[in-house]
Amino acid sequence: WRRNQYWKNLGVPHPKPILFFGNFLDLVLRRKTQAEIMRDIYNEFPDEPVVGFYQFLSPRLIVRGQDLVERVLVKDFQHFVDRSNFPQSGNPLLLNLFGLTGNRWRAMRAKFSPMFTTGKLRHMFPQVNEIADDLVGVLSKKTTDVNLKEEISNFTMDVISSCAFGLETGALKCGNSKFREESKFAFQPSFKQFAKRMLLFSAPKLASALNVKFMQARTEKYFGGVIRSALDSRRRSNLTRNDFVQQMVNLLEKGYVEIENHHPSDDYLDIEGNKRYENEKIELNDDVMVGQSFVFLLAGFETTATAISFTCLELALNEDAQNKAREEIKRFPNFTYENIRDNMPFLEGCVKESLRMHPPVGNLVRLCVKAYTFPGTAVTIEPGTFVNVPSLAIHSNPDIYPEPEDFVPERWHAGGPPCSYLPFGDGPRICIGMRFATMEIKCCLAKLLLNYRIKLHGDLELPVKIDPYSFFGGPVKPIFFDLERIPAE
Ligand code: HEM
Repeated sequence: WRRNQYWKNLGVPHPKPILFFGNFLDLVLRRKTQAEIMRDIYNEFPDEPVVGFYQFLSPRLIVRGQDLVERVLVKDFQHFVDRSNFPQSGNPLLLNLFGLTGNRWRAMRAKFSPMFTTGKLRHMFPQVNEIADDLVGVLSKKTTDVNLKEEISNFTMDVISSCAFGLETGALKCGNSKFREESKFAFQPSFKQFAKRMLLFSAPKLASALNVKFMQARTEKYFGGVIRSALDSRRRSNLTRNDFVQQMVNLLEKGYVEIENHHPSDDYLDIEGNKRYENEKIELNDDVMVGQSFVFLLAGFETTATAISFTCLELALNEDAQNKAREEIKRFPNFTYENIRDNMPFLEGCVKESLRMHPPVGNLVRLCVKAYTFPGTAVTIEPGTFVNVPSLAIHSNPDIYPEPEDFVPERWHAGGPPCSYLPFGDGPRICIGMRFATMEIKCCLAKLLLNYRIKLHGDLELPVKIDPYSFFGGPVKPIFFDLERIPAE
């Protein structure tokens, strides 16, 4: 009970918590997603720059003021470098970009960023394009009552495994490959999975003491084995490819990633005499690489499939926008990476608009690592306090996006205020795969629109209800479509 007094004692406005559940009862009862809970709290306190809440027993903050959002994500990033405090010793799988902290994260991010340069993406584009053709072919066999998300998940699985790991999983062509079956198992929205995730994110130390893992042993074993054998076979062959496996093999040959020495902007690491990151090296071994790859797989496959599926839904509901996007794509028969990236602003607007309305990750998290007073407020937080940036709430704020529930691809011609569009986060910890995902999404949609008119099959209750137990904003009920073949001109 004393924990539920935390914000009251600090004089920070907050909604009334319930014993043990804090403000998360609706999540446990599968009534609201975490992003929806954040949105509702955001709307309940329209005049407050910051609002407290309780994630079960853990007191956390929501940043409401747009200037403060920019401070947390970008301008005062050095106070908010981390996003988790999972204990990182003992399990190399946890040494991944998503969970790494401080200078260890910086060093690893610098090593992996070159995998996502324009040159690398251009090189990967033909592979993505070919797999998009496979998707069009698979869909031609069944055009009514199609669960598009299923097929698109096979597409994104083939893309990430081929581009990142040089693996042919055959998810699309074989329908139910082992790879796909294991990924379905990994992402099934069950209560057990959900409860484990909540424990990990709400009480990481307790979760670690109880040996609770983010992924089930079966998932770690299967994907760990696949990634290890991809590394092995690349090392044995003389083949050099421009993919993640190659980058990892090269790093492994060196054997470590050095962590930069003290830098003034990292002073926070030295508070309380904490010198632990100085002159340190992260020893690299296959386990560490499996951890990185695992995150690329997890972060890269379901999110992208959700994003493409929701854009299909919006285009089915907005026929004019669908026609307009198709006409724009038709103007570029030369299907190149550059054309997809630069020359289809309306298609880009459709994707951005869909990600605004249906962000697969509707809530960003940062961990305060150095005491911080929010400018313009009397609120000071101590290291160890979690801060949430409620992206779904910001995306649906009518002051930022007039008529936020409307799908308006044209609104993107004008841009928007800083840090108001956050499907990929923002600042130095922005999604590393953003441009890869955007290329993949646009390529897939362009191919679908050139070949099919996308329509909804039957009635659909709107707005679509998102499953609070799903990893990345998936709908409770599958959405079915009819695809009307467009004859080649
Ligand atoms: C539509 C698809 C995707 C969405 C919506 C998405 C969204 C996000 C978001 C919201 C974050 C947190 C950003 C922040 O805290 O500011 C993130 C981080 C991350 N994403 Fe993505 N992502 C997508 C695709 C991908 C892909 C394809 C990959 C890899 C190939 C990837 C790898 C990562 C990694 C490694 C991080 C952690 C980055 C770090 O902390 O340095 N994501 N993503």
